Amino acid sequence: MYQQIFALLGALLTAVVISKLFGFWTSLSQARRFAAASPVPYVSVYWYRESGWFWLLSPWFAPFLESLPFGLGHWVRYMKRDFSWAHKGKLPREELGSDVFWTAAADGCLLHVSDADVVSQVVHRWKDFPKAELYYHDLTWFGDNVITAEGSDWQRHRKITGPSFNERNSSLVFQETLTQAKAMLASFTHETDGNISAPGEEPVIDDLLFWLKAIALNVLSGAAFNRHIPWPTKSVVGFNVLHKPVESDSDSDSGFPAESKTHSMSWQYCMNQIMDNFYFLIGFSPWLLEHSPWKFLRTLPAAFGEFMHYIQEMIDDVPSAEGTTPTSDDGTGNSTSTKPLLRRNDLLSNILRANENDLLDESEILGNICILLIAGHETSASVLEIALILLATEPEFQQRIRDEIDSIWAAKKPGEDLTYEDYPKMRTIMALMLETLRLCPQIINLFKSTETSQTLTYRSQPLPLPPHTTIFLEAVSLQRNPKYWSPSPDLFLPSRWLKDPTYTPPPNTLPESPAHANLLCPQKGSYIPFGAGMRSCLGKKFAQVEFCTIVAVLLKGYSVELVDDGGKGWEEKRREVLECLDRRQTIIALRMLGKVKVRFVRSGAESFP
Ligand code: HEM
Repeated sequence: MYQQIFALLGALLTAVVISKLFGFWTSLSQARRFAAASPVPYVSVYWYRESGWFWLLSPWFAPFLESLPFGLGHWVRYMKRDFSWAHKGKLPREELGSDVFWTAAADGCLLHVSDADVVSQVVHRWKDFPKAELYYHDLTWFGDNVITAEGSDWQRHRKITGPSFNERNSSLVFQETLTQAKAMLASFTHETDGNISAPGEEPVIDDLLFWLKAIALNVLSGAAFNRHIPWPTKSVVGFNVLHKPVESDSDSDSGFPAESKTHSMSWQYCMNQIMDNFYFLIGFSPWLLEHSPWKFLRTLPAAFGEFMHYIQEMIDDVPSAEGTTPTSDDGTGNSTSTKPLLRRNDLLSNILRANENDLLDESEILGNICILLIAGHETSASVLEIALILLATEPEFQQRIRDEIDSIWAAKKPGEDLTYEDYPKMRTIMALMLETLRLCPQIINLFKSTETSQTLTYRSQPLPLPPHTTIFLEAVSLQRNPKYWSPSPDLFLPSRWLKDPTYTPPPNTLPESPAHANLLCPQKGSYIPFGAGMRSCLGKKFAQVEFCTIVAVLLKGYSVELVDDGGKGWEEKRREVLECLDRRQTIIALRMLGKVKVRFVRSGAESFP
């Protein structure tokens, strides 16, 4: 009897497997037939390309598949996690001889693009090529927002959020960054007793990204939410970056009213928890997380609760449309008095002011606030981390930046400080940012799609796309494409951006920072670290002002240098660091997996050659 049942189950299972395999093969063959008829080349991939499991697990099993004999696993190189970072565009260029190609899989064909003209067509026809929903869905978790919305919904979100990024806000970004960066530099160059370190004896910074995330969050808190948070420590020496859930060792308050009484975790701790563990947060129920064996997961729901509590406090603190805000509560929920408020220019106030007619509802406002934090935090911190590390490997360019900073200071009267008017003078620093983002973009793909049939033009030929095609605009391949970035597209050469006053931008190019004169204007569509076209980054200028101000403060009288604690010697250390820069993985942005130790050393006491 049991034998018969097992035989029946076995037969059923075999039938299911055969029918699945048949379905898989039929769909794959269909995709291949379509790709073969297209004017661009294709590669067959033998996995459901948009499968989340493959994305999650491929760092572990992709190396195994790749090592299969007779090139059986070669296809994996075209679809493993962060593949375009892994091959930097070389693989398709060398093997397929094309900057546009398909990967054909059982779940359809996906178009990969690293050709500037095609990128331009896609980003400018934003209604024909909306974002590929699958890749943005997770970001709707906080509520509908300007990054994830499409069509007329997106126009509504952008109408309210877009104008809040104005010149007055940029000036606020500059001021907030200046204050924060000075405190950060002080903590990088002082001992715990408050004394300045002896030249050449400055503290080693083990986890640069931690501090850069702290400054990015403080700048966002100040310029986006009017929360001026003091720098968490006077010296990085002995500061345990892992165990600071609540308190700060600063004398002043936390920037949030009575934080220690109303919050059990600090703002930075909550933010780091959410950014580091985003996929656990959205993937598992709070109950499961709270009962998990790992402490970092157990505290995640509480960190998220605290995060939302902070955000609500910030929203409640914004002046009402009448220009007044409640000052105290009589316990009945009614405010006892109101006080007039100065017009604030932080993003949140600008957004709420613009939304007087309730174009966005409360949940959409909340979604946008959260998304500004997510979009502007790690991206800004991470580009600074890479830039500072790259700069530590390039003492000559570092000297050029210091010369620029010195010349800005030379024009100042005694007692004068940097101001927002100095920002356009920071050309060399901007070149550093642009080149860092060219080589190491934080967002390596822009994901687009088609809803109906569309046609693109590639190499003067029509390229038809069926409905529901996914398109990857591949920033790494594009921004290292020799067609646009010769000479030496793979080398870090920030000086490529610095042009002399006779430079006239060629036709079909765009300036990447209009505030700075005589910078290289790349060909339209060939440089997309901030996206391009209608859906390009709203916070681009915010991030640029922040970046330039931080570098201008950090390098005034100081140099960033690599810490050679293994006694390897300069060249060997430099090579090791460049390899470390190469090892990355996308969490939300493309993150470095290792850490590089640096220190900020008084000028003249550097140990690099
Ligand atoms: C170096 C720092 C930054 C980088 C590299 C960066 C990169 C990007 C990219 C590539 C996109 C397009 C995403 C896509 O289409 O898939 C984008 C969009 C966006 N970014 Fe940024 N970003 C940075 C900083 C910021 C900051 C500081 C903010 C806000 C404070 C911000 C807010 C936004 C918003 C709101 C959008 C969506 C725009 C729309 O779809 O209309 N970003 N960013």
